[in-house]
Amino acid sequence: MAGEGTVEAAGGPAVIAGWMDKHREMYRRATKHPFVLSIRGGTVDLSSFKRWLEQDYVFVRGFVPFVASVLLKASRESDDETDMETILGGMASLYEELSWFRTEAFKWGLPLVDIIPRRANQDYCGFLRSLEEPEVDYTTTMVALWAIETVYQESFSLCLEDGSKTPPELMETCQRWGNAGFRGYCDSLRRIAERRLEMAQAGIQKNAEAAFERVLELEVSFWDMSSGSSPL
Ligand SMILES: Cc1ncc(CO)c(N)n1
Repeated sequence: MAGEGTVEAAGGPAVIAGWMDKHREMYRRATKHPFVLSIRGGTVDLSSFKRWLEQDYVFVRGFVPFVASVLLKASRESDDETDMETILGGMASLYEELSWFRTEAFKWGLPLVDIIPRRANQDYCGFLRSLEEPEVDYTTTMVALWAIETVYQESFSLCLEDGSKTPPELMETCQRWGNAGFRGYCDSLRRIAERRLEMAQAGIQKNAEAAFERVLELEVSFWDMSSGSSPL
């Protein structure tokens, strides 16, 4: 897996690389969803895109308190004080992201008020809230944070590849998550998650793997909801 940032730990193969292999089918469904491929192919239904934009604004508003909870756990539980800066940098970008959503929605004629979260969005935000509980360990929440960001990074960078036919009016959206800086942020999150997993007990590794799988499922449902292939 050249270029994938795979590292061999002293005690055996890297944990995350092992999961990526084990859950590759689900990972593919989350990162190469038909909705994303329709953006890449230039055939995207714009009403689906607008639905995604509105719903994702609501999601990001729910995501901010989750990231804050990861920051709080980092400050209390991390063995490496630089984790805080990485997470804080992510939070700062989210501040800017919320205003980007409002500007982008305005361009599409969407008011972004009183948006009713659809079922898949409610489920996802509920999962995030469950991870905010103090009993959930830092390592598990870091894995979830890394997975959530990485699915978007991989998905939208596909739409920027050579040969993609992404409509010009969607390029800014794709660049938001597909750019090299965001890729670097995801790589940093992966390094933190991997470091924590390698020092974690088996029980924590199990919980973290379950969180990884759950994120992939929720991402697939979120894309399904956006493309209109799921009820409400
Ligand atoms: C559903 C979803 N997953 C991940 C991200 C990345 O921040 C997002 N904005 N929305």
